[in-house]
Amino acid sequence: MSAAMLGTRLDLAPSFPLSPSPSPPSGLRVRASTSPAAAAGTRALGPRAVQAAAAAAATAVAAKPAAATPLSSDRTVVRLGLPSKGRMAEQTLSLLKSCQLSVRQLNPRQYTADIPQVPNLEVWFQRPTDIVRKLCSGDLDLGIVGYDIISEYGQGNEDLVIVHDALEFGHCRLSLAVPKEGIFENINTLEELVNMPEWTEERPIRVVTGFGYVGAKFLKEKGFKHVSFLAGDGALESYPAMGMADVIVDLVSSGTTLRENNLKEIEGGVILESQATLVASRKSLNRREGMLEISHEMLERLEAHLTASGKIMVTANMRGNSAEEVAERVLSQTSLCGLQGPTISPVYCRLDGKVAVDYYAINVVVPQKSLYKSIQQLRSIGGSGVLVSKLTYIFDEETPRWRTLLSELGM
Ligand SMILES: Nc1ncnc2c1ncn2[C@@H]1O[C@H](COP(=O)(O)OP(=O)(O)OP(=O)(O)O)[C@@H](O)[C@H]1O
Ligand SMILES: O=P(O)(O)OC[C@H]1O[C@H](OP(=O)(O)OP(=O)(O)O)[C@H](O)[C@@H]1O
Ligand SMILES: [Mg+2]
Repeated sequence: MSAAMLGTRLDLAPSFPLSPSPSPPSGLRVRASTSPAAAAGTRALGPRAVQAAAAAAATAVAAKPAAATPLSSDRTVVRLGLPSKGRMAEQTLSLLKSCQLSVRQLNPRQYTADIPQVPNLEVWFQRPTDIVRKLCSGDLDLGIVGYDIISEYGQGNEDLVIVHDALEFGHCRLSLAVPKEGIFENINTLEELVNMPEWTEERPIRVVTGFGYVGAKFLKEKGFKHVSFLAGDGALESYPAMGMADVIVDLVSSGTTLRENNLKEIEGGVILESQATLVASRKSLNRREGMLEISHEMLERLEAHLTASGKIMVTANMRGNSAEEVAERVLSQTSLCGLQGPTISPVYCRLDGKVAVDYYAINVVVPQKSLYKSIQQLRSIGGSGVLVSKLTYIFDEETPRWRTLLSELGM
C-alpha cells in the first residue's frame, strides 16, 4: 500500500481545470443504442462500406494536411493494448477467445503478442492506466480497459473514442462511502454530507481515493467547498478506521469490502458506473491505414458474441392449416416473438402417397432466462417436439455501434 498527500488542502475552485458538466466529455462516450444516427440507420453495412469509410478518412486527411498533427511514428501495424495484470486481464483474453480472436503469446513474460486471425495487429500487454496514457500519446491505437480508468486517466481527452461501451465484464461503480458510525451515523445522502457543519477551511473533509481527477470534479460539482485529498493505491477502506481520512472514493462491486470495513454508500454518491470497454484513438481511426477495418472486424465479432450470449434457439413442431395461421398463434404469445419474429417453415411428409404439409417447424430466439416460459407458451398453442440449442453468434445486418462510430468521426 502506498499513499501520498496531494497537498495539505485542495482548493477546488481555482486549481482544477474542470469542465462544468458531470457527464463524460463529448467525444469520449459513444452511445450506440441511443443515438439518433443509430436509430435511423437501416442500410446494411458490408465490407464495402468499411472501405468507403476508410477512403473518406484518407480523403479528409489529404484535404487538410496542414491541420493534421503527425501520427506518432510511421509504423504500419495497428496496436491493441490489453491489461497485463489485475482482474481484467484474464477476462479480456477469454472474451477475445469467445469471439474467435485468440491472443497468441509465446511466453507469459513477453509483453507483446498477436491475434493470428487479424494480420497487421500487434497486441501489447500494459497496465490499464498505461493503456489509456498510450492511446492519448498515440503509442497504442486500440485498447480494452474499464470505463473508470478511461475517465480518470483520459481526463476528457477528445482523442479517446469508445468503440464498444459494454463488454459485459468488470462491472463496478465509483462511489463515495462514509463510515457507518460516529459523526456519519445519520448521514445518508450526499446533500447531508455537503451540509455537515464540520467541514471548514481549517478542517476540510478528507477524501482518500485513487481517482483524484474524477473524484475532485464530482465533489466540486456537488458543492463541496473545503476538501483535502489523499491519494491511495489500495485497501482504501482501511483509511477512515485508521483516522487518515473521513470518507473514501473507490470502486465498489458487491459491496462486501465496504460492509466488512464498517462503511456505507450514500444516496447520490455514485460518481460513475463502469465496465470493460473497447476504446480507440480518434487520430488512428481517422488516419492509420487498416485501423478502421480492424476496428470494424473487432466490433462485429464482439457484438455478435455479446448479442448471442444469454440467448437460445427454440425449435418446435406445430400442426396448422397455413404458415400464417401458425404465425398468428405464435405471435399471440409474449415470449415467442423472437428477434425479428418467428421463422415458420413447412415440414413436408408423404400422406397417402402424396407430398403434403401437415406440420410447421417454428424457430424462435428467446432469452435463456425465459426458456421455461417459452416452452409453456409453445405447448399451450399446440407445439411439440421442442428442441433447444445454445447460440454462439448473432451477426445482425448492421452494427448500430459502428454507424455511431462513423458519425462520431464525421464519416
Ligand atoms: N471489485 C471489482 N469488481 C469488478 N470490477 C472491478 C472491481 N474492482 C475493479 N474493477 C475493474 O477492474 C479494473 C482493474 O481492477 P484491478 O483491481 O483488477 O486491477 P488493479 O487495481 O490494477 O490491480 P491491483 O489491484 O492488483 O493493483 C478496474 O479499473 C475496474 O474497471
Ligand atoms: O465491492 P467489492 O466486491 O467488495 O469490491 C470492491 C473492492 O475491489 C477493489 O479492490 P481490489 O480487490 O482490486 O483490491 P486493491 O484495493 O488491492 O486493488 C476495490 O478497490 C474495492 O476495494
Ligand atoms: Mg484493484
